[in-house]
Amino acid sequence: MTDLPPAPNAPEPQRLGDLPDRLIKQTVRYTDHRSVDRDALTPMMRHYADLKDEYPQALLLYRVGDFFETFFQDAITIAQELELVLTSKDAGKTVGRVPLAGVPHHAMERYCAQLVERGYAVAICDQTEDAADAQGRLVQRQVTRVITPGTVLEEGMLNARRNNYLAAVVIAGTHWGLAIADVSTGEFLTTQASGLDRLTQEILRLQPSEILLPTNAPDLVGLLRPDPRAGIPDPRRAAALPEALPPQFCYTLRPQAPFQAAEARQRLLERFRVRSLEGMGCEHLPLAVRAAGGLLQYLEETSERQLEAVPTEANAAPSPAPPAAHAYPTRIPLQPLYTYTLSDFLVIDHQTRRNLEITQTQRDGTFHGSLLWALDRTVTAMGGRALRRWLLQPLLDRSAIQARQDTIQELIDQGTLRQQLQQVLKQIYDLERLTGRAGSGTANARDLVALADSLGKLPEIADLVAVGRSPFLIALQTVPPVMDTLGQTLRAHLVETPPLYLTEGNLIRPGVNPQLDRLRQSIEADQQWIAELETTERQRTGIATLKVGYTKAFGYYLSISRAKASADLPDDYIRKQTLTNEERYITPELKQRESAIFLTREAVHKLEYEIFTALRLQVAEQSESIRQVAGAIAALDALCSLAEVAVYQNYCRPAITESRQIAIVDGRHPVVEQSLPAGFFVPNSATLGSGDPDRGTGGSRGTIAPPPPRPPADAPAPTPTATHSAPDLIILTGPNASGKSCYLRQVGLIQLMAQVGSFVPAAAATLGVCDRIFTRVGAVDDLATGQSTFMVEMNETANILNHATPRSLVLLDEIGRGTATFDGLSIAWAVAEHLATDIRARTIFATHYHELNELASLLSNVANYQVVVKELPDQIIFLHQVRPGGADKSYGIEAGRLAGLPASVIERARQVMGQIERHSHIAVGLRGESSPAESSERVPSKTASRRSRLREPAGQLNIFTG
Ligand SMILES: Nc1ncnc2c1ncn2[C@@H]1O[C@H](COP(=O)(O)OP(=O)(O)OP(=O)(O)O)[C@@H](O)[C@H]1O
Repeated sequence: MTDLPPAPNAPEPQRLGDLPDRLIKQTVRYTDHRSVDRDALTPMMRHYADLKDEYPQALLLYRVGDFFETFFQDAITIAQELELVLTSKDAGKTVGRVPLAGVPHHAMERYCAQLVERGYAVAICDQTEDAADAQGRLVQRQVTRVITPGTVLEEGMLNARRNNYLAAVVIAGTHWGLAIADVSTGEFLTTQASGLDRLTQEILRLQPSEILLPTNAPDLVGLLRPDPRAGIPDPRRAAALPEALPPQFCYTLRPQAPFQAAEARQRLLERFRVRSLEGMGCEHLPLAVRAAGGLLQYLEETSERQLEAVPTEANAAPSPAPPAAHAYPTRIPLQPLYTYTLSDFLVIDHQTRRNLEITQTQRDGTFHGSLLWALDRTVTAMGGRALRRWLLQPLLDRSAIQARQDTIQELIDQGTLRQQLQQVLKQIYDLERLTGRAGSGTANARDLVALADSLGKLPEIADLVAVGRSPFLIALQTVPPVMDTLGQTLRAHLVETPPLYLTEGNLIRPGVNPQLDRLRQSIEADQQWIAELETTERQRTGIATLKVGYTKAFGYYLSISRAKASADLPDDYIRKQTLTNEERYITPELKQRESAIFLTREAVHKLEYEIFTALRLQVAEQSESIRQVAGAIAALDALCSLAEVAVYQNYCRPAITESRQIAIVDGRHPVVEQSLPAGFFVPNSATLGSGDPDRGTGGSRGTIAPPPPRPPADAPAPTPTATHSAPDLIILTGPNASGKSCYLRQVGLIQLMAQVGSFVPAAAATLGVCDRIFTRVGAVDDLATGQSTFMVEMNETANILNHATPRSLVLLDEIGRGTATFDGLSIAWAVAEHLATDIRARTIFATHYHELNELASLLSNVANYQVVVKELPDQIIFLHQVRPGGADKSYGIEAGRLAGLPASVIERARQVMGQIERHSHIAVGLRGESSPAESSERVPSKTASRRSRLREPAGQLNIFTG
């Protein structure tokens, strides 16, 4: 918005909130602080404008009385974003009114949280002295905190059950480094890899709230907010961001220097006081070091307290609002940098994470209905975050998977132990974030009491797990002595329920500090003297109605009714105030006692604050040990949760092998099962892949193994055994809504859960460790990139074919539907063939192209399955049972009839289908009715060559005749 010439006789608006821009322009002259003559501004507005110059990338919230106000362009932004009334304020005689929007100071955190969530940085400028002390001059104010999406520490702005990551990226050609930190828990990780696609996937997995990116363009330094409206790519973003960086995140462009190798390395060495980065595992990973160094510099520059810049809680006025709530932390308590490797984990790309609905549903993005929803019975925030991380990053290492399984098994076998543990865990607060706040100097006394209470629970946990045999339980059997001591110290020092603010006393118990006790006794003595004053003065004056009163403005006084006031009063009575019915007096001694109380109280508050900060420092010094305990508690909680679900949902412990075998007996979809009434879900088995780790079955023709028959309900759980004849690729057909997608997803989810270490919804399962899970499920147009449904589908398919290995699990739900039937079928055929023969990935391919069933007769490692239905004269009953064999019939027209298409249309559709079936070369070819003369040149050459390798002379396949 540009500034306008003065509008003569512009009406003065009361509210501009609902008015369009045009009207705003008529009533305010300036909407941009940069274009106003600073000398013409009122002193406060000048201060605001100067500060705004210092924080151009942030919305500046400026404390005025009980409000945080914004002016100029920021006022318009926050009015729009927060749906606030936009009004105006006089900014100087010749300047006139400028836009104003404000929020009450007590609601600031809530509004701030909304702004930060939408990708804004917010600078909070608070009053640093009591307005009364200013005596006519401008009240002192300073920016006490700049909050960006990735540097939030404030409890109320964080989601307790997920990490809040700040990331930094350095790209060099196709190589990249990525560092991440959660400043609220202190986690600090870095990695380096090649392949920009993997960078995109890693960012999508982490979902950072803010990503730092070094840039050479000085004018671009700043914050790029994600555009929630998407669809219309922002050219500024497009120019600044490399293609590998997904646009839906918030990016902060940074100068290059801190990301240079030497500077970054030096900064890390200094921060962690080490001589080499060897111990952190990244000495030889320059890009990982550059990313981590650049991230650290950003935190140091923007989020850590500049010593001279900001008042501390101690010297700041306690009112009107405690500055501690929004003051810079002294130091972000980062844990030592940890280097991780992408290849340690099962790769689940973003598409698959969405399709399998791991943390949110695909349709409306809700938690309810996701896998995490179905499995999360954690009782602590730390456990909730851990479980979420586990689901997003399943393991590859068999022994690590089995270690989790062993603990779950123990917690299942010992149900009482599990329940007792959960009861104690419930009483443990968020140790990770409490420690984070203590380390950053932003924890209040309630935080430390919560920490002490939580540490006090550790011995109970240790007692309970004393019988444990698995590594996770053994880790908690001894409470580190420092934790014990720290808990006791905190409890001994802090009162049970301290106030929220740190500068108003009542934090420290009596008996802790002799000086504090003396000061308190002196206050008590003075207060006692005042309490007795009424009696002594009544005796002295003989006025039985004399009272002692107190007001904030006058302090203590002696009150005598007007009628009695005329009587002879002692000489030391000094009249202070006359009211209608009473006279108020003070005496020199009363005033002396009063000021003694005030002064001593101030000293008490200061001393209490000092004792408190010393305690907080002690906690910060132990943050590393506390975090280790917190990690163990989080893991225990997550494992209890998985054990709990396993018990109540009747899951089994899968055998994890190094083979390629996937053998699931009576598997269920963990989410759909929980959404249906008990017993309604129809279990289905699945068998895929050979037991041989190095060899697929694609080279030889074998018998196709049907899924094992369902055992009777009371039969012992069967143990699936390795079979060398299981197909690599299953073509799954069946009518609409019969359960194909559900089956596909349940196989993927069972594999994923198994690699998390969880038990799985099945009667029995043997699962070889997968390297990647791919899914392709019905796409929608990607408006943001202007891609059609078909192009999205082809891109996803290309990604799968380019990256899948024999150890991957590929789940394809329809391919080729977004184009002409022949094109679609041809592509679907070729893709299935490529997966089965060239890649030999374990694949389930759900399709409505029944023609694909022919593949099974050509390739020995392909099998047909169908989801069966029962046909009655006027309806279809969905049995949801997966059985061997291809569906010989499609039910699309029947589905249309059930959906209410007019009878004439249904009848016509049947006629058309009959004609197509009679004349289509595809149908004719698949029925093997083509003439020998046509055959030889019509066989797709690849299939022909495969056939010569894979099988004896086969029926002709003429799907490519026009
Ligand atoms: N094994 C099952 N037991 C009970 N209900 C099931 C089962 N499988 C699927 N369903 C139910 O059937 C509904 C349809 O299933 P699904 O979406 O998997 O069908 P589909 O065959 O993939 O359909 P379409 O071909 O139209 O995509 C699901 O929402 C679920 O409620």
